[in-house]
Amino acid sequence: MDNTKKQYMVSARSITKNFQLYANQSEKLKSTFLGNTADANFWALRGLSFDVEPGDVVGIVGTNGSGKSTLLNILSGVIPQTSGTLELNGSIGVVAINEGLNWDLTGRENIRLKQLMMGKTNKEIDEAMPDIIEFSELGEFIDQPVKDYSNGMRAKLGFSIVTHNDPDILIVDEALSVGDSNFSNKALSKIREFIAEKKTIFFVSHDLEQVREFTNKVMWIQYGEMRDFGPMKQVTDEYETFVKDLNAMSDEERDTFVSNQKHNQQIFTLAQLQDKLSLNGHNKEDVEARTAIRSFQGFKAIPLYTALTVLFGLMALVVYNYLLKG
Ligand SMILES: Nc1ncnc2c1ncn2[C@@H]1O[C@H](COP(=O)(O)OP(=O)(O)OP(=O)(O)O)[C@@H](O)[C@H]1O
Repeated sequence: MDNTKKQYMVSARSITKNFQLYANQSEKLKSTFLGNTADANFWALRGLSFDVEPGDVVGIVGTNGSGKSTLLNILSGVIPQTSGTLELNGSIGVVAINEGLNWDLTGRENIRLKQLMMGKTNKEIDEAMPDIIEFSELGEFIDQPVKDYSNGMRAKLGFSIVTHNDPDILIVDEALSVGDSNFSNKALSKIREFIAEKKTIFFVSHDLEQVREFTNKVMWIQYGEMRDFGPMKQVTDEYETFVKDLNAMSDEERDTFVSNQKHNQQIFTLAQLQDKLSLNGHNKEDVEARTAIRSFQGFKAIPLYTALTVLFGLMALVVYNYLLKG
Protein backbone atom coordinates (compact mmCIF):
# COMPACT_ATOMS: atom_id res chain seq x y z
CA MET A 1 0.00 0.00 0.00
CA ASP A 2 1.22 3.48 -0.88
CA ASN A 3 1.45 5.70 2.19
CA THR A 4 3.62 8.43 0.70
CA LYS A 5 0.60 10.49 -0.41
CA LYS A 6 -0.61 10.89 3.19
CA GLN A 7 2.03 13.54 3.85
CA TYR A 8 0.28 15.87 1.41
CA MET A 9 -2.49 18.23 2.48
CA VAL A 10 -3.70 18.61 -1.10
CA SER A 11 -3.01 16.38 -4.11
CA ALA A 12 -4.39 17.28 -7.52
CA ARG A 13 -3.98 15.26 -10.71
CA SER A 14 -4.94 16.50 -14.19
CA ILE A 15 -7.61 18.92 -12.98
CA THR A 16 -9.57 20.44 -15.86
CA LYS A 17 -12.55 22.78 -15.94
CA ASN A 18 -14.73 23.15 -18.98
CA PHE A 19 -17.32 25.89 -19.29
CA GLN A 20 -19.85 25.35 -22.04
CA LEU A 21 -20.92 28.61 -23.57
CA TYR A 22 -24.47 28.91 -24.91
CA ALA A 23 -26.05 31.71 -26.92
CA ASN A 24 -29.12 31.68 -24.64
CA GLN A 25 -31.01 29.71 -21.96
CA SER A 26 -33.08 27.59 -24.40
CA GLU A 27 -29.87 26.38 -26.07
CA LYS A 28 -28.63 25.41 -22.61
CA LEU A 29 -31.86 23.49 -21.87
CA LYS A 30 -31.59 21.69 -25.22
CA SER A 31 -28.18 20.37 -24.19
CA THR A 32 -29.79 18.47 -21.28
CA PHE A 33 -31.33 16.11 -23.84
CA LEU A 34 -28.91 16.25 -26.72
CA GLY A 35 -25.60 16.27 -24.86
CA ASN A 36 -22.96 18.89 -25.47
CA THR A 37 -24.54 21.30 -27.98
CA ALA A 38 -22.62 24.32 -26.69
CA ASP A 39 -21.89 27.13 -29.13
CA ALA A 40 -18.37 27.10 -27.72
CA ASN A 41 -16.37 25.10 -25.23
CA PHE A 42 -13.99 26.95 -23.00
CA TRP A 43 -11.35 25.16 -20.91
CA ALA A 44 -10.58 27.45 -17.98
CA LEU A 45 -8.20 24.81 -16.58
CA ARG A 46 -6.23 22.40 -18.78
CA GLY A 47 -4.77 19.67 -16.57
CA LEU A 48 -3.28 20.98 -13.33
CA SER A 49 -1.32 18.50 -11.18
CA PHE A 50 0.33 19.45 -7.90
CA ASP A 51 1.02 18.35 -4.32
CA VAL A 52 0.91 20.71 -1.34
CA GLU A 53 2.54 19.81 1.98
CA PRO A 54 1.23 20.74 5.44
CA GLY A 55 2.46 24.23 6.32
CA ASP A 56 2.97 25.28 2.70
CA VAL A 57 1.83 28.82 1.93
CA VAL A 58 1.15 28.72 -1.78
CA GLY A 59 0.83 31.94 -3.74
CA ILE A 60 -1.20 31.65 -6.95
CA VAL A 61 -0.30 34.15 -9.65
CA GLY A 62 -1.35 34.68 -13.25
CA THR A 63 -2.71 37.45 -15.42
CA ASN A 64 -6.46 38.26 -15.49
CA GLY A 65 -8.62 35.34 -16.58
CA SER A 66 -5.86 32.75 -16.17
CA GLY A 67 -7.98 30.48 -13.91
CA LYS A 68 -6.92 31.35 -10.36
CA SER A 69 -10.45 31.79 -8.96
CA THR A 70 -11.67 28.75 -10.89
CA LEU A 71 -9.00 26.64 -9.16
CA LEU A 72 -9.89 28.08 -5.73
CA ASN A 73 -13.58 27.39 -6.37
CA ILE A 74 -12.76 23.76 -7.17
CA LEU A 75 -10.52 23.41 -4.11
CA SER A 76 -13.25 24.81 -1.86
CA GLY A 77 -15.96 22.63 -3.43
CA VAL A 78 -18.03 25.53 -4.82
CA ILE A 79 -17.84 24.02 -8.33
CA PRO A 80 -16.78 20.52 -9.45
CA GLN A 81 -13.82 19.91 -11.75
CA THR A 82 -14.68 18.52 -15.19
CA SER A 83 -12.04 15.80 -14.92
CA GLY A 84 -9.11 14.84 -12.76
CA THR A 85 -8.79 13.87 -9.12
CA LEU A 86 -8.45 16.01 -6.03
CA GLU A 87 -7.57 14.81 -2.54
CA LEU A 88 -7.88 17.13 0.46
CA ASN A 89 -6.71 16.02 3.88
CA GLY A 90 -8.31 18.63 6.15
CA SER A 91 -11.12 21.13 6.61
CA ILE A 92 -11.26 24.14 4.30
CA GLY A 93 -11.97 27.79 5.06
CA VAL A 94 -12.39 30.38 2.33
CA VAL A 95 -11.81 34.08 2.72
CA ALA A 96 -12.98 35.87 -0.40
CA ILE A 97 -14.98 38.97 -1.16
CA ASN A 98 -18.66 38.15 -0.41
CA GLU A 99 -17.84 34.46 0.02
CA GLY A 100 -20.70 32.39 1.37
CA LEU A 101 -22.62 35.10 3.25
CA ASN A 102 -26.41 35.11 3.23
CA TRP A 103 -27.33 38.69 2.32
CA ASP A 104 -30.83 38.55 3.85
CA LEU A 105 -29.53 37.58 7.29
CA THR A 106 -27.81 39.92 9.73
CA GLY A 107 -24.11 39.68 10.51
CA ARG A 108 -24.85 37.94 13.80
CA GLU A 109 -27.19 35.42 12.11
CA ASN A 110 -24.54 34.71 9.47
CA ILE A 111 -22.01 33.96 12.21
CA ARG A 112 -24.42 31.51 13.86
CA LEU A 113 -25.35 29.84 10.57
CA LYS A 114 -21.74 29.31 9.49
CA GLN A 115 -20.77 27.95 12.91
CA LEU A 116 -23.77 25.57 12.95
CA MET A 117 -22.70 24.36 9.50
CA MET A 118 -19.26 23.61 11.00
CA GLY A 119 -20.99 21.38 13.57
CA LYS A 120 -20.63 23.75 16.56
CA THR A 121 -23.26 23.68 19.34
CA ASN A 122 -25.29 26.78 20.28
CA LYS A 123 -23.35 26.98 23.56
CA GLU A 124 -20.00 26.98 21.73
CA ILE A 125 -21.31 29.61 19.32
CA ASP A 126 -22.51 31.86 22.17
CA GLU A 127 -19.03 31.63 23.71
CA ALA A 128 -17.22 32.45 20.45
CA MET A 129 -19.66 35.18 19.31
CA PRO A 130 -18.18 38.20 21.21
CA ASP A 131 -14.65 37.49 19.86
CA ILE A 132 -15.86 37.13 16.28
CA ILE A 133 -17.92 40.35 16.51
CA GLU A 134 -15.04 42.25 18.08
CA PHE A 135 -12.57 41.06 15.43
CA SER A 136 -15.00 42.09 12.65
CA GLU A 137 -15.11 45.70 13.96
CA LEU A 138 -18.75 45.92 12.80
CA GLY A 139 -20.08 47.25 16.11
CA GLU A 140 -23.85 47.80 16.05
CA PHE A 141 -23.96 46.98 12.31
CA ILE A 142 -23.68 43.31 13.33
CA ASP A 143 -27.50 43.29 13.71
CA GLN A 144 -28.15 44.82 10.28
CA PRO A 145 -28.78 42.67 7.19
CA VAL A 146 -25.62 41.92 5.23
CA LYS A 147 -27.21 43.36 2.06
CA ASP A 148 -26.85 46.81 3.66
CA TYR A 149 -23.09 46.37 4.23
CA SER A 150 -20.32 47.81 2.07
CA ASN A 151 -17.88 45.38 0.36
CA GLY A 152 -15.30 46.20 3.02
CA MET A 153 -17.74 45.35 5.83
CA ARG A 154 -18.66 42.05 4.20
CA ALA A 155 -14.98 41.20 3.80
CA LYS A 156 -14.42 41.93 7.50
CA LEU A 157 -17.33 39.72 8.55
CA GLY A 158 -16.31 36.87 6.21
CA PHE A 159 -12.70 37.01 7.36
CA SER A 160 -13.67 36.96 11.07
CA ILE A 161 -16.06 34.01 10.66
CA VAL A 162 -13.68 31.87 8.62
CA THR A 163 -10.54 32.46 10.67
CA HIS A 164 -12.40 31.76 13.94
CA ASN A 165 -13.51 28.41 12.49
CA ASP A 166 -9.84 27.38 12.58
CA PRO A 167 -9.68 25.50 9.24
CA ASP A 168 -6.74 23.22 8.37
CA ILE A 169 -6.52 24.70 4.87
CA LEU A 170 -7.16 28.41 4.40
CA ILE A 171 -7.95 29.87 1.00
CA VAL A 172 -7.51 33.62 0.67
CA ASP A 173 -8.74 35.17 -2.57
CA GLU A 174 -7.91 38.86 -2.94
CA ALA A 175 -10.01 39.54 0.16
CA LEU A 176 -7.21 41.31 2.00
CA SER A 177 -7.17 44.17 -0.48
CA VAL A 178 -10.74 45.17 0.46
CA GLY A 179 -11.55 47.30 3.49
CA ASP A 180 -9.58 49.94 5.35
CA SER A 181 -5.84 49.65 5.91
CA ASN A 182 -6.29 49.12 9.67
CA PHE A 183 -8.35 46.01 9.11
CA SER A 184 -6.03 44.84 6.31
CA ASN A 185 -3.10 44.97 8.75
CA LYS A 186 -5.08 43.09 11.39
CA ALA A 187 -6.08 40.46 8.81
CA LEU A 188 -2.46 40.12 7.68
CA SER A 189 -1.36 39.56 11.32
CA LYS A 190 -3.98 36.84 11.59
CA ILE A 191 -2.58 35.22 8.44
CA ARG A 192 0.91 35.41 10.00
CA GLU A 193 -0.48 33.59 13.09
CA PHE A 194 -1.87 30.88 10.80
CA ILE A 195 1.50 30.58 9.06
CA ALA A 196 3.25 30.27 12.45
CA GLU A 197 0.79 27.49 13.36
CA LYS A 198 1.90 25.69 10.15
CA LYS A 199 -1.54 25.81 8.52
CA THR A 200 -1.73 25.21 4.80
CA ILE A 201 -2.67 28.36 2.90
CA PHE A 202 -3.53 29.22 -0.70
CA PHE A 203 -3.11 32.90 -1.34
CA VAL A 204 -4.27 34.67 -4.51
CA SER A 205 -3.13 38.24 -4.89
CA HIS A 206 -2.21 40.58 -7.73
CA ASP A 207 0.19 42.23 -5.27
CA LEU A 208 3.53 40.47 -5.92
CA GLU A 209 5.13 42.09 -2.86
CA GLN A 210 2.44 40.51 -0.65
CA VAL A 211 3.00 37.16 -2.37
CA ARG A 212 6.76 37.50 -1.75
CA GLU A 213 6.21 38.36 1.92
CA PHE A 214 3.80 35.57 2.80
CA THR A 215 4.37 32.54 0.62
CA ASN A 216 7.04 29.87 0.37
CA LYS A 217 5.86 28.33 -2.90
CA VAL A 218 4.20 29.87 -5.93
CA MET A 219 1.96 28.41 -8.61
CA TRP A 220 1.88 30.34 -11.88
CA ILE A 221 -1.23 29.60 -13.91
CA GLN A 222 -1.31 30.88 -17.46
CA TYR A 223 -4.54 30.57 -19.48
CA GLY A 224 -5.51 27.41 -17.65
CA GLU A 225 -2.10 25.71 -17.76
CA MET A 226 0.49 25.32 -15.03
CA ARG A 227 3.45 27.39 -16.19
CA ASP A 228 5.42 26.66 -13.04
CA PHE A 229 5.06 25.55 -9.44
CA GLY A 230 8.05 25.83 -7.16
CA PRO A 231 10.06 27.95 -4.72
CA MET A 232 8.61 31.43 -4.21
CA LYS A 233 11.61 33.44 -5.42
CA GLN A 234 12.19 31.46 -8.58
CA VAL A 235 8.54 31.54 -9.73
CA THR A 236 7.76 35.17 -8.78
CA ASP A 237 10.92 36.30 -10.64
CA GLU A 238 9.90 34.32 -13.74
CA TYR A 239 6.35 35.66 -13.55
CA GLU A 240 7.57 39.24 -13.12
CA THR A 241 9.74 38.93 -16.23
CA PHE A 242 6.76 37.56 -18.16
CA VAL A 243 4.52 40.47 -17.07
CA LYS A 244 7.24 42.98 -18.02
CA ASP A 245 7.56 41.35 -21.47
CA LEU A 246 3.78 41.37 -21.89
CA ASN A 247 3.59 45.06 -20.97
CA ALA A 248 6.43 45.87 -23.35
CA MET A 249 4.43 44.46 -26.29
CA SER A 250 2.48 46.76 -28.58
CA ASP A 251 -1.32 46.65 -28.10
CA GLU A 252 -1.63 44.67 -31.32
CA GLU A 253 1.01 42.10 -30.30
CA ARG A 254 -0.58 41.68 -26.88
CA ASP A 255 -4.08 41.23 -28.38
CA THR A 256 -2.74 38.59 -30.78
CA PHE A 257 -0.96 36.76 -27.95
CA VAL A 258 -4.06 36.76 -25.71
CA SER A 259 -6.47 35.73 -28.48
CA ASN A 260 -4.13 32.85 -29.48
CA GLN A 261 -4.14 31.62 -25.89
CA LYS A 262 -7.95 31.91 -25.65
CA HIS A 263 -8.27 30.05 -28.97
CA ASN A 264 -6.12 27.22 -27.55
CA GLN A 265 -8.47 27.11 -24.57
CA GLN A 266 -11.40 26.58 -26.95
CA ILE A 267 -9.84 23.85 -29.10
CA PHE A 268 -8.26 21.95 -26.17
CA THR A 269 -9.30 18.30 -25.76
CA LEU A 270 -8.70 15.71 -23.06
CA ALA A 271 -7.07 13.50 -25.70
CA GLN A 272 -4.53 16.29 -26.22
CA LEU A 273 -3.77 16.29 -22.50
CA GLN A 274 -3.43 12.50 -22.53
CA ASP A 275 -0.94 12.70 -25.44
CA LYS A 276 1.08 15.39 -23.70
CA LEU A 277 1.34 13.33 -20.52
CA SER A 278 2.23 10.18 -22.46
CA LEU A 279 5.26 12.00 -23.87
CA ASN A 280 6.48 12.65 -20.33
CA GLY A 281 8.35 10.09 -18.25
CA HIS A 282 6.85 7.15 -16.44
CA ASN A 283 7.25 8.37 -12.88
CA LYS A 284 4.50 7.96 -10.30
CA GLU A 285 3.03 11.47 -10.83
CA ASP A 286 2.75 11.07 -14.62
CA VAL A 287 1.03 7.70 -14.30
CA GLU A 288 -1.42 9.16 -11.74
CA ALA A 289 -2.07 12.17 -13.97
CA ARG A 290 -2.92 9.89 -16.92
CA THR A 291 -5.16 7.69 -14.77
CA ALA A 292 -6.98 10.79 -13.53
CA ILE A 293 -7.93 11.76 -17.09
CA ARG A 294 -9.29 8.27 -17.69
CA SER A 295 -11.56 8.72 -14.66
CA PHE A 296 -13.40 11.44 -16.59
CA GLN A 297 -17.08 10.55 -16.77
CA GLY A 298 -18.09 12.69 -19.73
CA PHE A 299 -20.77 15.34 -19.89
CA LYS A 300 -24.02 14.31 -18.27
CA ALA A 301 -26.89 14.28 -20.72
CA ILE A 302 -29.73 11.94 -21.66
CA PRO A 303 -28.92 10.69 -25.18
CA LEU A 304 -31.67 11.44 -27.71
CA TYR A 305 -32.27 7.76 -28.58
CA THR A 306 -32.74 6.88 -24.88
CA ALA A 307 -35.25 9.72 -24.44
CA LEU A 308 -37.16 8.62 -27.61
CA THR A 309 -37.16 4.93 -26.58
CA VAL A 310 -38.60 5.81 -23.16
CA LEU A 311 -41.21 8.09 -24.79
CA PHE A 312 -42.34 5.43 -27.32
CA GLY A 313 -42.39 2.82 -24.56
CA LEU A 314 -44.71 4.97 -22.46
CA MET A 315 -46.97 5.68 -25.45
CA ALA A 316 -47.17 1.94 -26.26
CA LEU A 317 -48.11 1.22 -22.65
CA VAL A 318 -50.91 3.81 -22.71
CA VAL A 319 -52.31 2.49 -26.04
CA TYR A 320 -52.08 -1.13 -24.84
CA ASN A 321 -53.94 -0.30 -21.62
CA TYR A 322 -56.55 1.66 -23.55
CA LEU A 323 -57.15 -1.28 -25.98
CA LEU A 324 -57.34 -3.81 -23.14
CA LYS A 325 -59.93 -1.78 -21.28
CA GLY A 326 -61.77 -0.90 -24.46
N1 LIG B 1 -19.13 30.44 -15.11
C1 LIG B 1 -18.32 30.69 -16.13
N2 LIG B 1 -18.76 30.51 -17.40
C2 LIG B 1 -17.97 30.73 -18.45
N3 LIG B 1 -16.65 31.14 -18.36
C3 LIG B 1 -16.16 31.33 -17.12
C4 LIG B 1 -16.95 31.12 -15.94
N4 LIG B 1 -16.18 31.39 -14.85
C5 LIG B 1 -14.96 31.76 -15.34
N5 LIG B 1 -14.94 31.72 -16.69
C6 LIG B 1 -13.80 32.02 -17.55
O1 LIG B 1 -12.70 31.21 -17.12
C7 LIG B 1 -11.49 31.95 -17.22
C8 LIG B 1 -10.79 31.94 -15.87
O2 LIG B 1 -11.52 32.79 -14.97
P1 LIG B 1 -11.02 33.04 -13.47
O3 LIG B 1 -12.01 33.95 -12.84
O4 LIG B 1 -10.74 31.75 -12.83
O5 LIG B 1 -9.65 33.83 -13.72
P2 LIG B 1 -8.73 34.60 -12.67
O6 LIG B 1 -7.33 34.17 -12.93
O7 LIG B 1 -9.25 34.41 -11.29
O8 LIG B 1 -8.95 36.11 -13.15
P3 LIG B 1 -8.83 37.50 -12.33
O9 LIG B 1 -7.36 37.69 -12.01
O10 LIG B 1 -9.29 38.51 -13.35
O11 LIG B 1 -9.70 37.41 -11.13
C9 LIG B 1 -11.86 33.35 -17.71
O12 LIG B 1 -11.61 33.42 -19.10
C10 LIG B 1 -13.34 33.46 -17.42
O13 LIG B 1 -13.98 34.29 -18.36
